[in-house]
Amino acid sequence: MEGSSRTLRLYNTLTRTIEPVYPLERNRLRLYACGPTVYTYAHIGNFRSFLTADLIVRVAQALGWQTIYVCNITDVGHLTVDDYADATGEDKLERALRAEEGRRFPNIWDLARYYTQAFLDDWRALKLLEPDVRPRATEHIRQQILAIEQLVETGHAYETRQGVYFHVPSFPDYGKLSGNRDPEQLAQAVRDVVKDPEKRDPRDFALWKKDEKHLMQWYSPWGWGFPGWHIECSVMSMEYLGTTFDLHLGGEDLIFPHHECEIAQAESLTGKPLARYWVHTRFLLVEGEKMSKSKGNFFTVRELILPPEAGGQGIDPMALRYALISGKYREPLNFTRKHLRDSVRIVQRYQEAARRVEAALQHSRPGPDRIGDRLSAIYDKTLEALCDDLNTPVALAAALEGVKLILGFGDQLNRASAQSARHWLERIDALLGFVYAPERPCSHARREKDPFVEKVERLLAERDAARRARDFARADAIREQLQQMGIEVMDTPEGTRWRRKVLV
Ligand SMILES: Nc1ncnc2c1ncn2[C@@H]1O[C@H](COP(=O)(O)OP(=O)(O)OP(=O)(O)O)[C@@H](O)[C@H]1O
Ligand SMILES: [Zn+2]
Repeated sequence: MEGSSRTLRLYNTLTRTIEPVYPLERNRLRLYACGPTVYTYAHIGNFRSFLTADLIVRVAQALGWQTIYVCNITDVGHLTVDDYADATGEDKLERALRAEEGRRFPNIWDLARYYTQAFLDDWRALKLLEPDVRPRATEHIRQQILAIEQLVETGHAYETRQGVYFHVPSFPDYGKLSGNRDPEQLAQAVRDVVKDPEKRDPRDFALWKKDEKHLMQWYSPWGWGFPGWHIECSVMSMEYLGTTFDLHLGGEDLIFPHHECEIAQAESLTGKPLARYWVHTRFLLVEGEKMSKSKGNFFTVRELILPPEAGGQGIDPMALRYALISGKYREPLNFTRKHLRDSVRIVQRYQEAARRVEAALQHSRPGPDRIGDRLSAIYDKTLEALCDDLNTPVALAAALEGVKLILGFGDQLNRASAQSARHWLERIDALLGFVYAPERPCSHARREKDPFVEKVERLLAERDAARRARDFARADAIREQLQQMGIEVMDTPEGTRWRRKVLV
């Protein structure tokens, strides 16, 4: 088993220290990442958080562990003011539906379905690994109701005319994750927003909201209504991973209230710790501010990666992936155009190395492997950096040395060295995920082949034909057309190559 003597070390928000991760079950890591609320397109900040989970799964697999990875879809609209434990405000899905004014979606279910699919498209485009389970909140309402009933029966929750609340004083450990322990402060956090005078404690948060007008509603022992946001994750994580599992992940804004409330509910139900390690990704920032759907200062994956003719910026999705993992997950990352441009260039070097390796394998030049040992040491260094609390800057710098080594051979790679180089590129790709384009690239148009790529390939074939017929005016015109589409054409001894130009 490769590298099994290594230990993955991660910062645990619960203990506020970097700890070695020992899975509860030997060599099998069970993890849950809080998924998106599907009321609009996810932005690249959201994906920064999902990429942390993705890298952890990849590292775990490189260590020879099995993984059971769950990432949910929040398709019940939770409320707009969710910085508070007991959220209020407008339902995010309902607000999005109203804003559409019936142009695209006839009802709230269609809206949630559409953005769920859009999210999955983006996920695949950035080559995130598929979770083993992707539970949807709307498909687990019964389990949520049962959990709430049990909390009421055991005195951890109570009903009012407006809903059912978790009673915070019934769980003395409330605050252990976020450090928010001071009751005065916690009360302050909800004072302005809570409208239910029957709540027993200002810190109490909703498990069920009674609402006969809510567009998504279910029948419960407390009448028509819908569940609170926090209960869905407690219930779905335990359903698929057991009452105690290894890692629970999310962005830093989820520490409080979401994860704090998840712990209170789950641990009151089972008397056991919910997750052993809590891992939080710091924000992706734009001009120093959190990139956020609600602030509107965001980039979606699709607007960056779609071709210019479809209104996008034509960025290679693998370069976007690179940009998003290039900062340490535990430090805020400022997203800039320069940063993206640099990532495009680096990923192009990987792609160039992969092309040269494939060309060398065609030529079968004889000779001993002159590169394998050095690449293997570089792989170990890369994995070691990732094991060190996902130190991606160090890991990426190490891996780049390997690319330089391959490129340094120019056209002189012999077959044995090329085989080692290909093996290395594949292992680095398994670890970091940006070397090769996804096998099933997402077209965002529900087709297997990206229509833009199809068009580029057709034009290149026409250009080749024109050149063969010595119709250089036509060949130049096609090159010009490709250029306007953001495509750079390179004529090399191995044939015509193309790449997307950076348009930012
Ligand atoms: N700027 C960001 N950088 C990193 N992670 C983020 C960022 N914004 C949200 N996240 C994380 O993305 C995941 C999905 O979040 P969700 O869909 O609930 O977004 P949100 O927080 O509702 O949207 P908003 O961006 O308006 O705050 C969560 O783990 C959340 O913490
Ligand atoms: Zn969650």
